[in-house]
Order: sequence, then structure tokens, then C-alpha cells
Amino acid sequence: MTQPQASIMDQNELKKAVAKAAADYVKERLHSDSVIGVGTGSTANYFIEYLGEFRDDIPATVASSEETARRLKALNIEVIDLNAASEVSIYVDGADETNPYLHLIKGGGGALTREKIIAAVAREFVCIADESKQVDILGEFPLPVEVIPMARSHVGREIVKLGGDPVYRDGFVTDNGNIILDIHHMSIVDPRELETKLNQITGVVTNGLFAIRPADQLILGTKGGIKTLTAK
Ligand SMILES: O=C[C@H](O)[C@H](O)[C@H](O)COP(=O)(O)O
Repeated sequence: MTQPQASIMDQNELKKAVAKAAADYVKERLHSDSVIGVGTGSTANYFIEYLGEFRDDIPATVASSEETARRLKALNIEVIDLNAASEVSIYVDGADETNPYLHLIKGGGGALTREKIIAAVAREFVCIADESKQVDILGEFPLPVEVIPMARSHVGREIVKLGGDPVYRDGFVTDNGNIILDIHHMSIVDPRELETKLNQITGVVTNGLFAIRPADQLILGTKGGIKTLTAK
């Protein structure tokens, strides 16, 4: 559906505002060996721009996609391999949907696997989003699943058995060389259970539910101002 121009502009302003709030939050907590996890997508891109304003104070970052690494490097921000990081202090990233428990759907941009790895390592996971991403029940946004290419049909059939409608993201290849199946028409009442079941299908690399490791806090941009929420 095409959004009216004014609403898109409002949404971008909200994304910028939460990105700035997250950058301020990170800046206050930096220490000499901090490694900052940096997410992927339009909201994370604003965050990257704000990081550029205090680049000299940031010891290192880890990037959740090749695109994010490219953007960080273009601003002369140090990017290291996650294996070289003894820990990730704070990970900041956007989301496609969030529920009141800060369970998320992520991966609209296809970066879900590297995002999930960084989230698993990070001491603190801060999600940044505008209020259009808030839902009571996850699943209106198609849930991405990263799949090894030769397992595409098998995984598709297994997703149908779970009640989902898998749609191949035509022409898209992840940074890891895999494909994406987006699950449509699934109302996700138990995100942790579905996250586990999907990951048990042979050929699935991972799925875009972040419920077993949810966000620790959500910086939410609303028309009434910025709110910081923790899980219910
Ligand atoms: O793969 C992409 C990521 O999960 C993004 O965080 C997510 O799609 C949200 O992106 P945006 O900030 O552009 O809405």
C-alpha cells in the first residue's frame, strides 16, 4: 500500500529521533574497550550517521550486514570481526514488528542471521523503532526465514505444515549466500515456540523471530515524543 507523503515524512522524523536517542545512550556508556553492535535498515542507518558525530570516541563496532559495515567504514568508524571481540557491550538495531514483551520480527532487509548472532552475544540489546512497528500479536509483517538454497522446497513444505504461507523472496541472496522465505498470514501467538520449531527444520539457518533473546529495551518514536520501554 502506498503511504501518503506526509506520513512517510513523519515516520522518517521518528526514526531519526530514536536513532539520536540511541546514539546519546551509547555515547554516555562508552568506555575504552567498548564494542558496539550496529544493526541494519533505515532506522539503523540514521543511528550510524549519529555515531559518525563521535567516531573518535568509539573503540570498535561489529556490523550486522555488509551494507552496515560499508556505511560505518565510510565514516571512518572501526569495524571488527565478531570473533575478535571479547564482548559486545550494546547492540542497537531496528525491527519490523515488536510486541509488548519486546519479542521482535526482524529481517525485512534480509540481515536476520547476523543480527541474531550479534543479539546473542550482546550484553544489552536496544531496539529502535517508530510506533508503526508496535503490535499486540506478531505476524502481520511477513516473517523471514533464511534457508540453505537446496532446502528451499523442503523447508517450504514444513512451513505449510506449521500453518504458514511461505513466499520465496525472488532474486534476493543474503550476505551468507542463502535465500529467504517470507511467511505470510501467520498470527504468532507463541513467538518462542514458533522460533524454536522453525529453527528445528533441517535447512533453516535461522528465522526472524527474536523472542528467545528479545530486546532489553525499546526506544520508541511516537507523535507524543520518545518513550523508552522495557519488556512486560
Ligand atoms: O534485515 C533487516 C533488519 O532486521 C531491520 O532491522 C528491519 O528490517 C527494520 O528495518 P527498518 O528500520 O528499515 O524499518
